[in-house]
Amino acid sequence: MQQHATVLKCDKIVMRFGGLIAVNDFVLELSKGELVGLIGPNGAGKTTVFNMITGVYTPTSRDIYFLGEKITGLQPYHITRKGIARTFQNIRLFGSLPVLDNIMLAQHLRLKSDPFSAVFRLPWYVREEKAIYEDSLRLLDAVGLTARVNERADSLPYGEQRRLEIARALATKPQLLLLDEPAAGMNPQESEDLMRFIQRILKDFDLTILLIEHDMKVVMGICERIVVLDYGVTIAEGGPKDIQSNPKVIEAYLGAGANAVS
Ligand SMILES: Nc1ncnc2c1ncn2[C@@H]1O[C@H](COP(=O)(O)OP(=O)(O)OP(=O)(O)O)[C@@H](O)[C@H]1O
Repeated sequence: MQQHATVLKCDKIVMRFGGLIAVNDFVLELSKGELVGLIGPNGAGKTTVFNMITGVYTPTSRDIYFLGEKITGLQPYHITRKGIARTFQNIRLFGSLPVLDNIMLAQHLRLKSDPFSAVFRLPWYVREEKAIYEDSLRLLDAVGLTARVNERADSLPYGEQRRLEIARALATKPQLLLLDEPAAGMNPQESEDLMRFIQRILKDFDLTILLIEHDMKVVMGICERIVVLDYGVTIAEGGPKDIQSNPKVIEAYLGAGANAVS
């Protein structure tokens, strides 16, 4: 396959909800292997950007390109198949199902067999199922959850549920991973572990990652580049040091009554 240095390009995309411009002229280029942070006060438009990239919303104007191909207006499942996966602010696991099943269900998105083959358990379907089972076990091993395969997802400690959710996103074999506040609700030790985990999967799974996160220690600790949104507009972009000392960023956070960027 042709290699593209630019994995994602948002070309001045706009999202309006009635009279509200939630995201205005948003520009972003992600190169292969980058880990970029998207931050901003509450309501700045971060999740709306994720929703546009993943096809939940179609930008009101302009386009999004993934590996050089326009993906604006494609359905979310189609975008997932192309290689973009995400996690959500609130953990969305199948809590009553075992850890393994959560991963296997995500892998079924890639199944080639049709329902007829599944009902009659035709040989190619059985072969595909076996491959998915083995692949799922390998993935759980890679994220350190082998000991948990048969446990109910909702019985796992919080940090492990987050890791399982990320593993489930990885099961769709993405090239671009969007993480929406993965450190939310974590204690300092859990977020420390999460930082190492994100850095590891970036390399091990050959990913490009865009990260929304309110925990500044996490963002400043692992992102090489940070984009700051405020009221739907990009007010700053740069490395952690530049962002922390940028007057516009400090004002946006203090003005919103949040903690200073430190
Ligand atoms: N479906 C929608 N309909 C109308 N307004 C919306 C919709 N989705 C988002 N908005 C508005 O768009 C703006 C940006 O919201 P968004 O959720 O993207 O912000 P955010 O930066 O992710 O905030 P947070 O950090 O609180 O999650 C907000 O004013 C929000 O109320």
